[in-house]
Amino acid sequence: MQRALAKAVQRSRHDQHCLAIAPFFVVRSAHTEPKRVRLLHPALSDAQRATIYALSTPPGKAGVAVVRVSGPNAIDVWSKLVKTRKRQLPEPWKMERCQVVHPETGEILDDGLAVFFKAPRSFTTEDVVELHIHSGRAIISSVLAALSRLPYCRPAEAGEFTRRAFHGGRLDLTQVEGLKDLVDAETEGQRRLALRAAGVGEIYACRRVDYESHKNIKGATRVQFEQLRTEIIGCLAKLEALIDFGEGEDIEEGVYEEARDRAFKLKSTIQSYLQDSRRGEILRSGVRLTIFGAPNAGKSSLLNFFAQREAAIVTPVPGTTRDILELSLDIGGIPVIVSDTAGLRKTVDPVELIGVERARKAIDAADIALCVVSCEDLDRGDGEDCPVEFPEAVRALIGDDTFILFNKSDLLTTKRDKSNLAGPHRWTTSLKTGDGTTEFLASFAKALQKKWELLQTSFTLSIDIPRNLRYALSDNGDSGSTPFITHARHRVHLKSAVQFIDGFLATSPDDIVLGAEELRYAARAVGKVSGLIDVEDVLDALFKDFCIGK
Ligand SMILES: Nc1nc2c(ncn2[C@@H]2O[C@H](COP(=O)(O)OP(=O)(O)OP(=O)(O)O)[C@@H](O)[C@H]2O)c(=O)[nH]1
Repeated sequence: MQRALAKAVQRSRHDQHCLAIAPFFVVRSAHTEPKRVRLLHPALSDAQRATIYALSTPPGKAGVAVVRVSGPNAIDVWSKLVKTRKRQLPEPWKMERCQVVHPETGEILDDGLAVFFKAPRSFTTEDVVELHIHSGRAIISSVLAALSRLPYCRPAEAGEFTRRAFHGGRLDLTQVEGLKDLVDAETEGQRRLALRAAGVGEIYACRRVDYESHKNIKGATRVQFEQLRTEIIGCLAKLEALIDFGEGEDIEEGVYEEARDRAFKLKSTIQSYLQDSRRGEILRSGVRLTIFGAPNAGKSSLLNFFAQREAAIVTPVPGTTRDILELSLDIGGIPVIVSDTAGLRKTVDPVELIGVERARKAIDAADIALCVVSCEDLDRGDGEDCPVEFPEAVRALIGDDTFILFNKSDLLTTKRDKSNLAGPHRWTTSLKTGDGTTEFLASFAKALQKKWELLQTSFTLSIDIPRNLRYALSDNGDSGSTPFITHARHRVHLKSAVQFIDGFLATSPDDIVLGAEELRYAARAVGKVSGLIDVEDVLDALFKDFCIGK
């Protein structure tokens, strides 16, 4: 048994090792001959790979601009463009005072600093040259124009440096996402979350840290998912041992049951990760606020009020908003994605029907649903104590946690005065006259802040995290107080991992080969989060959001 298990573990480790260090390796099958499945990221030879360059800092007047060059000819770029007092060739990883010159005319373009990162200890894992020059439009264009004169150089595409870092195995997908989130971070919480995913010191670690010890600084998210995958592969190893040596060999009892037991625990762990109320995604991208209500209630007016500009069309015609309009705003210092939706009403108009359907979905997906009710549409009971009757179209969608804004208070008549409408998370305004808007904004922002702080501080994962996964969460000193899932993509893959583990749990012990296959798919699903396998489809979508020079 020991021998069988050791061999199976070795094989599984081999699978894992291949997948972990080089995305282009082969996934071995447990019960067939090892075969090359496909090359996921065919490696390019130096001759095929161009040397790319780009301005890596924002264009315009500033103290310093950084032009980055990466590729097999970076060293040649140095010898053609960089003139130092000491020597022709650079000392790697050392900043040197230099003149940047035109490769053909020798004209001095600027005076600055340059540094050479020798492959593979660079961000892209290729030879990299960084030119730190003065930031001015003319200087930058002259240096970029000089680089364009070199036949092996071409301008980089958006995110191409990071793409090369990914292909070179420097970063996995969770780290690429983390890096993008880090650049986009607007709040302290977002910055911390992104830094954790990207890996502390990841971006420039290559300057100081040995390439081999790179694993010490890899992103915490990556570590978490790798650990999860290792756990699944551990189960798989047990099944493989049974497949290969079960018959005719003296294999101890209970191996299958043990694998089932571990798979069951893993399933509950992943499920508990999934039941996180999207906190990681909310922290990363902001609170999703959906404004809904009957037509003409003042929803678009509210969106414009939040945005402080005419972002949405406002007219007296009911049904003006037909589709969802989404804006990213800062409300009281909190990042919020606000959606204005089509007015809810019974309709036969096919376009309006689609709008209403989308509005319902946006309400379901919202972290906060804010219903705008026109005071005109309220039932006009005469008694002071008359309960508020919401318009029929929205009644079913108002829950205990729905925020309500009674708008058009200027049209309020007699008995049903503002105090009659007051309550927690209920406000009364006239977006037309401005009456009540200051109080509403202050109180609404407070409610938002409360929700946000709750997210930031209450992220102690009360779920049962296995001990070996816990260490991964504590390496930044935040001992498990940070979300596990930060992108919707992670959620999709984890959900399918649960389905595959379920598939394994549903197979009978006689169908062990089938069960192993299910577990292998589960491991692959988790592997997709880090981008170790089958990720071509997500790459383009991800890298196109990067800026040129990153
Ligand atoms: N009297 C009054 N009119 C308002 C107020 N707020 C908005 N309105 C008017 O009500 C009309 C409808 O406003 P919108 O903001 O377009 O309402 P909506 O809920 O987005 O409407 P739909 O697009 O039909 O769903 C416009 O003519 C606004 O000027 C208010 O507080 N008082």
